[in-house]
Amino acid sequence: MDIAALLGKATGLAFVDCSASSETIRMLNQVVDMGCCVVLANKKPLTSTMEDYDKLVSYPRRIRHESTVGAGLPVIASLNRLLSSGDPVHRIIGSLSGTLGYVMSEVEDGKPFSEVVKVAKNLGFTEPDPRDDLSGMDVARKALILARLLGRRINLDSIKIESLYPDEMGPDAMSVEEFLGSGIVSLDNDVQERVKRASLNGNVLRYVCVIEGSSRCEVGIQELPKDSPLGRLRGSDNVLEIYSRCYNKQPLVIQGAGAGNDTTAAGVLADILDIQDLFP
Ligand SMILES: NC(=O)C1=CN([C@@H]2O[C@H](COP(=O)(O)OP(=O)(O)OC[C@H]3O[C@@H](n4cnc5c(N)ncnc54)[C@H](OP(=O)(O)O)[C@@H]3O)[C@@H](O)[C@H]2O)C=CC1
Ligand SMILES: N[C@@H](CC=O)C(=O)O
Repeated sequence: MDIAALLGKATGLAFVDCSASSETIRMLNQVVDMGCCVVLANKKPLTSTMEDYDKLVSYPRRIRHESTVGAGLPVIASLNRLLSSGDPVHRIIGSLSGTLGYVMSEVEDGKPFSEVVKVAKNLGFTEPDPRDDLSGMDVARKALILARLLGRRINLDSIKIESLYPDEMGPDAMSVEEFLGSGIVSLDNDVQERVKRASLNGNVLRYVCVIEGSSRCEVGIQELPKDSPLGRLRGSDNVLEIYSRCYNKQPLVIQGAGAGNDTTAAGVLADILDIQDLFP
């Protein structure tokens, strides 16, 4: 299909990217040039080079990407409202992976890591290659999207990322099927040990994203008290604490299902409907 020709002939169309691919970036550039609206669940176009990013957001009212962070949760909308009202955000801390939240809480309940990763995939929480989640890369992309929204001109390689599997099990070394079929089992004991050690201290492990000030942006495992906002998370829930001038001592907190087909699709649909307002 010649998408450029189709979009060029009509107004009021939105180009919706729900792939997990970088291949759509070139097409998105064309679409933006034609003045079309864009809705993204795909994080990759927003986490490519600054040049691609600047192009994509060059008409801010014509792009919506709520589902790229926290699936259907109103994360981007809330941040945009704070920023547009002149309330500077200085710190965001959160648990932004439905997959890793689910995996950690199930391992705490004694289930093997390898098994719960497969269940997370079947439930629609993981990326097409679950190593995108387990490497921390998916959370890093969300962190980058948020950091760029706050005005930070950084790339993925500025983010400190902790991976839950070794390089020898990466996509260059084995297929998704090999990883899930045989590779991942060898990680079970290690993860179970880490979870047990944390539990002896009354703590749990959570995969945490921190964006702070003008330089800190990191994602990785933290040992946290069970009875803390992040420690209390169960299943695929995400939680995000936003600290700004108005929300200084008590953060603005957004919490709820952060992955899954229904909530993601609802986020995408809400974005499409929202964009309709541009075409009275
Ligand atoms: N699952 C979730 O909870 C959430 C997902 N997202 C994002 O949504 C996106 C999709 O995730 P999910 O639905 O789980 O993944 P799936 O693998 O289920 O779906 C991806 C779809 O994209 C299609 N696709 C892949 N490459 C291209 C391409 N170059 N052009 C057109 N279509 C393509 C695939 O088609 P085919 O099968 O034929 O290859 C497939 O239908 C990802 O970017 C993910 O990060 C965001 C928030 C939450
Ligand atoms: N794979 C992601 C889906 C949403 O972006 C996750 O687990 O959070």
